[in-house]
Amino acid sequence: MKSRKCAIALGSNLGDSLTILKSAIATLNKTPGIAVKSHSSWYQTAPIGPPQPDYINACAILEVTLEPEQLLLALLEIEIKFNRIRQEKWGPRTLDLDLLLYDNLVLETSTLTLPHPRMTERAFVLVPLAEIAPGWVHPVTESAIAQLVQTADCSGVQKMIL
Ligand SMILES: Nc1ncnc2c1ncn2[C@@H]1O[C@H](COP(=O)(O)O)[C@@H](O)[C@H]1O
Ligand SMILES: Nc1nc2c(c(=O)[nH]1)N=C(COP(=O)(O)OP(=O)(O)O)CN2
Repeated sequence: MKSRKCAIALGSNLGDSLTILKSAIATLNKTPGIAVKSHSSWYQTAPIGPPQPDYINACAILEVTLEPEQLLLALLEIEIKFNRIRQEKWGPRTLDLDLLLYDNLVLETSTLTLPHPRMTERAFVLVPLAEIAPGWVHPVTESAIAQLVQTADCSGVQKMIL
């Protein structure tokens, strides 16, 4: 299969989040059909949803030779490997991997929506994504990520100094 460019979001707010996120990037890069081309800085972000600890969030650009559903399955398997347990909606988690963009594909199935339906309203996604892919045009809004981030409230998103 021809290789495709994708963007994913990573998040964690349970356990040793920074170590988990770095290991998840390494695991992604070792997964057949996935090459990690770049990742953003790490950001400490205020939680959206029920009261819970702050998150660490980041985004990564992948080159994949997997179909969208295969890629989603690979992401879900990596979440499980890092002990992701699904409890309350938007609750704390060791690892969340969301597929944001798969080339310029627009798709809605029972298991996968592309682009990710809530990415345009989330500063914890747009800020790291704008760092690594400012010119990527969101195929539904037809705005570049650099434009979308300007309309987001970024007050809860802080680049981590390590
Ligand atoms: N674009 C998507 N990325 C990740 N997961 C998606 C996407 N579109 C639909 N889904 C479904 O959502 C659940 C995962 O929920 P989370 O709470 O975000 O982990 C997954 O089972 C997908 O089928
Ligand atoms: N700061 C911050 N807040 C959050 C975060 C996150 O990563 N960072 N993820 C959430 C839930 O994401 P989930 O993937 O479960 O929900 P979705 O299906 O709406 O993406 C809920 N709130």
